[in-house]
Amino acid sequence: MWLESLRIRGLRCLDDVTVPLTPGVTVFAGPNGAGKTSLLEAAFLLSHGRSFRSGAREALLKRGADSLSIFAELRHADSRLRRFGLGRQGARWEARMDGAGISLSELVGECAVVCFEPGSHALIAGGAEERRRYLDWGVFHVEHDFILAWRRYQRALKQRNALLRSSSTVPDAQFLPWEVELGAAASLMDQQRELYLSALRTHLMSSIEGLLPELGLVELRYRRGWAEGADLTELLAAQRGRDIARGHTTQGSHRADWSIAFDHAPLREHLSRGQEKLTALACVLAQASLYAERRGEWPVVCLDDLASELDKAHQVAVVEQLRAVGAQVLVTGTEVPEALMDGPTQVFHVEQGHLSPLL
Ligand SMILES: Nc1ncnc2c1ncn2[C@@H]1O[C@H](COP(=O)(O)OP(=O)(O)OP(=O)(O)O)[C@@H](O)[C@H]1O
Repeated sequence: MWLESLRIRGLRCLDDVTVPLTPGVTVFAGPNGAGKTSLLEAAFLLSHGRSFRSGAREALLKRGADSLSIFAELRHADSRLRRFGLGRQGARWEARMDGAGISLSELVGECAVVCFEPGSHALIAGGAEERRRYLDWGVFHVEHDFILAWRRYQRALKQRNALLRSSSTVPDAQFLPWEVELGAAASLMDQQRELYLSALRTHLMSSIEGLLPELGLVELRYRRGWAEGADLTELLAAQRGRDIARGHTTQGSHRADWSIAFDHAPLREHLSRGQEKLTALACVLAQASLYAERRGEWPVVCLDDLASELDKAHQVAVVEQLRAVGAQVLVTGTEVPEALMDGPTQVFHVEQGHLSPLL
């Protein structure tokens, strides 16, 4: 799939910007603080319903503005054209597809954008939440009923946590239905997450082979969030007292995590900062490649600040691989990366939130 155009209003320093796009590689070049990353952020928002940058959602709104909107024309590989709109008015988000209102999850399900950016190494070196988000985004796009189990789980978790924090004594019978529900939804989520990671392994091996061959074979380890072999519903009932003392549910799918181990770097601490970044990039590319295998088209791939994140050889390797599969690639940099000089590339100059085409 590729974005044919993006129109962004009221996002950070982008007041009202229209970007016509072509299927191959596009570079947004310009000085620091020009608004380049914000352009990628807009594309990513359509596909995730959140930014890849940490911080309050309010910071996305242009200072002084009370709304933001993103319109996109997206062409699928089978040549269908979809028109999307995502808007935020006050604290409310609204999504549209071809003129009709849709839910945020329907929008996210239709539009696939993956992004490698300076914060991506958190996927390897950061906390479990980032890895769970990555995993769930991937599962959501290949297993359509994952969202149903995920919603059931979130609802039951909220209810159980509210009971745990209740000031009055709550009888056990009130906990039980939520613990049964948590156990049932967690078991569905767990199966789908595990299947996804085992399918991802082949894609990860091939992207690691291209980017980090020196690290040897790669292994993906999954932890589901509660003891192996135990029944979650029984476990929750048994540790209710402890959870009341802590004020939240301490085991379950919301504590799941995964990690990567290499033959020649069995612990994360064995990786250099650059190797962490390359591993994170390999994960992003593997996810895109698995998406392409299952859905028949590559997601849009964003590479933020490519030249300062990767050495030239790795920049070339990534861009050539993405060109070869025909993915749309959106790259940012203070200059056009040398690695992109050779192939066909659309270039925009970005300055103070304004865009002008260069090539
Ligand atoms: N809510 C906001 N309202 C208005 N301007 C904002 C807001 N949030 C950020 N900005 C400004 O918008 C610009 C956004 O920068 P962005 O990160 O997109 O730039 P960039 O071109 O990627 O920069 P760099 O090369 O330094 O990474 C910055 O100048 C920043 O100060």
